Amino acid sequence: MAEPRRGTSLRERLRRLLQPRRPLETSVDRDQRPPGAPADTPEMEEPGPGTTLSERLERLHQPRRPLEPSCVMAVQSVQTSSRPAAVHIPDEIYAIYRNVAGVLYVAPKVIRFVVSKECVDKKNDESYKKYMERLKGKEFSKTEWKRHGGTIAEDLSHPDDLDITGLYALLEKLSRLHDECWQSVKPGDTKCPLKKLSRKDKNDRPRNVEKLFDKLRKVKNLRNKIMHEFEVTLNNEKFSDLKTALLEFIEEAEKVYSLPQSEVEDQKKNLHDDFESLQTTDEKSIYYWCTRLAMSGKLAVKNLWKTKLSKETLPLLNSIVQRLEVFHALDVMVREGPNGQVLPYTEIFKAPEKAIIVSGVAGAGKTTLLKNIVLQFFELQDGNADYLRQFEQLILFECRDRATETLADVIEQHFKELCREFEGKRNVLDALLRLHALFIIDGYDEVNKVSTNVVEEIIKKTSSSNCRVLITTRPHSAKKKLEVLLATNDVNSTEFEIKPLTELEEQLEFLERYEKSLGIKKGEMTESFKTLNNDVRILFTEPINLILFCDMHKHMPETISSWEKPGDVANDILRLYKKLVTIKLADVTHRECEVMLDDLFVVIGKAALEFIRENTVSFSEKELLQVKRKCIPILNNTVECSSEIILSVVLKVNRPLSGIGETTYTFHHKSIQEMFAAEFIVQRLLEGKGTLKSILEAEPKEMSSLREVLQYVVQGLSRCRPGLLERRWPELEQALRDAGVVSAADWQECLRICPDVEQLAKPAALSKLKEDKEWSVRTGRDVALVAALLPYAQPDLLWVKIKPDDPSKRRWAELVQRRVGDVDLKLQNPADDEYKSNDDLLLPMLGTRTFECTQEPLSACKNL
Ligand SMILES: Nc1ncnc2c1ncn2[C@@H]1O[C@H](COP(=O)(O)OP(=O)(O)OP(=O)(O)O)[C@@H](O)[C@H]1O
Repeated sequence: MAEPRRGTSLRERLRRLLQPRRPLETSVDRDQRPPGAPADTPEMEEPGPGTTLSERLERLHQPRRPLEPSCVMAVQSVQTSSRPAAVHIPDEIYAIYRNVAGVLYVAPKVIRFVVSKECVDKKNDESYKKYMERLKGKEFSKTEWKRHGGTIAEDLSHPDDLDITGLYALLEKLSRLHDECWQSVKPGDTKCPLKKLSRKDKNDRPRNVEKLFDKLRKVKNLRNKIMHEFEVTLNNEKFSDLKTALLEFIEEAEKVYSLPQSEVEDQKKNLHDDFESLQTTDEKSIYYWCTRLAMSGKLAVKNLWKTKLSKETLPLLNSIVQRLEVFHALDVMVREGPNGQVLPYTEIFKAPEKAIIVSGVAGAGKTTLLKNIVLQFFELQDGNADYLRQFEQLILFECRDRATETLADVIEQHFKELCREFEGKRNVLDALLRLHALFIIDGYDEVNKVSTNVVEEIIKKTSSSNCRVLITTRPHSAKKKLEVLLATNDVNSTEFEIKPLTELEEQLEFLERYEKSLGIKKGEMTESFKTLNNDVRILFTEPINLILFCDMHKHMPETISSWEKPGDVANDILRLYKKLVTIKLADVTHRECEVMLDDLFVVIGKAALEFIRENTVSFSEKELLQVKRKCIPILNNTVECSSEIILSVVLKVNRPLSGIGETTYTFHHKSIQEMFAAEFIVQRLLEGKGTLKSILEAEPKEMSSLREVLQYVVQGLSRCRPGLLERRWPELEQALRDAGVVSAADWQECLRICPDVEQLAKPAALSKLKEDKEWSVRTGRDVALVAALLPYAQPDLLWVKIKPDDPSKRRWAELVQRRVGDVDLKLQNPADDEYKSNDDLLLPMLGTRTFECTQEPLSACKNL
């Protein structure tokens, strides 16, 4: 096969590539063509505008029928060191293969050789961590290792699985440590633990590794360009550039480590042989599959997810929005440390750990964040998602999935075409593990019997690879299980929590996007939101609630002004569902349907509860049928209509994209399913039938799934029958504890959802005091929380640093009245109103003598 002509423009080469090819055309066929004659039809399709090079190459690969196993075998068996056997592979693919195998296979081999020279003092079976500890003369704590070891696993003792990036980091750490080691030894001191590694270079001068790293950086930069910029991936010249860079690296290593000439020559010869062996593609080689992935994998995944994720149908609005248009860039908090540093979500991958956990309460926006990351990954060329540039491939798996049984199935869903080939699934997975792939696992709290195996497989298989894992979960018991799973596979992780949208401006900004996207008159919905009292507004700190606000604004705008407490809102959400079902029923009957609706909601709520108990959020056709059956008698006695009508309002249909496989059903959101389940329990408690245990019918291990449901139950009872809540509290408290509500943070989360429930405030206050004797208040939400806790516990110190307009005045007055002891108050006045009087905040403090008050920018508060 002819080498691509130098100077041929990329466009021309593409033209050549895009020509329809005859299957298994031989080089002889091609060689017999008159010089300059076009390969096939002279008329060539212009690449469409906006098509990327990889897309065009993918198209090139598309018409190729999947190779039958026998065909692959045939190709392999005739393949020798000369090229004709693999004749159907165009030049560009050879170029990609050589470049990819060069950076994934040859270069790491050379760098490993140099690392071994730097590590001559390390015992063979000693882990790098132990070795570094030995040199340092002390053990590293987990956090210290994070700083020193970065991505290097604690028990790693051989760098065989590390790629260029990992090897670069390792060599850098080791050489720095060795320098420190030498520097810490005073002249004449014989205690240096480095016995074999010489500080002197070939010229007997103190070694200088700067040049060595310059050469290595050249190799690393080439790797990054080859793996990320498709034009570079198929550039033939990069292959020889890589060889030159590696030769220079070996030569520099010769100087630094005083290597004997023979060893250097051997290395150079090995390098030369390896590059020679790559002159022919080996379809059996894993690098061939890496090539295939580099060529077409990304596009296949893009096509899969773009269709599925780029639009979102909103729960009750029946409107479709473009996901990227309405996306509100959330912030996250690093879980570690007392006050959790706040970062934009795009910084999560700066953490060195392999696994990144993103946690957040129900509806905090975890799934949406992931979906946006997936979409952004494919829009990289716009330069708006540079934080994803480090990844070459992306796999998404949803833990709610009950049909996908193995990781190989997940791979097949992503790379259908490639997996059709002989041993495709296995080869693609092996190839992925060699690349920098990002495995995204959504909703670990929703993991079920089937998906748990897939997740375990992902964690196990990626643990010693160059891939990273991003996992979302609600922040409770499931998270502990996840941490155990990661620890047992020696995968280090870090957690980020989605920061709630506590500020009014953030909430308005969020709503404005939806206002625009839904075609609502500018300012109409946001103005309505501004009328909420601060007490109710603190409920809207999670995106799901803001979305439900949009629902309310559309269907029941009149009710918004009647909300006084957060509990009023949840009640109205269920009322809204009933209203929408009633509208649907009005098409088929004129009869009064209030009672019938209640009965139907009991059936649906019971089903919702049963599914949640088993951690099921998507139901099969068969499971739905069982629910329908229970609805039919209720409907038949009253109206001639199908249960379909009701369920179509309450449930969302998820049809498989491919058209193959089962259709599944879900509630519009897991939180809504939980509200339905809670309503069922509340109704049962109101009827006074049975103990809470008998209503829940949950096995101890199922209780953790019911946590949020129980919170809604408490909220519901406190709203409609506080006396009954009081009587049933011991049962409810026990159930909450069984569901894993134990820490102060757990109780506080309950209290956020049910702010006026005194029963919750007591355990929340006591557990908080036990954990911390100094409390801080930073947001309006914190003011409400601490006001609720103070009757039951008083901290030694109470720090308050708030924006004056943030807290609800009622909650602030409660906090002031209930505090026994000092309060250190800092008011952060807005920049444009430094001398804001803040009378409404200061007034309740009159007469209290324990307030230390300053305003920022600094000016004394009024004399209290
Ligand atoms: N960053 C965001 N920008 C715009 N809309 C968002 C954002 N985050 C969430 N939403 C909206 O809120 C809804 C709920 O969010 P999402 O399902 O992502 O929450 P979650 O944390 O995954 O919830 P759960 O734990 O209950 O599964 C989404 O369907 C979406 O409409």
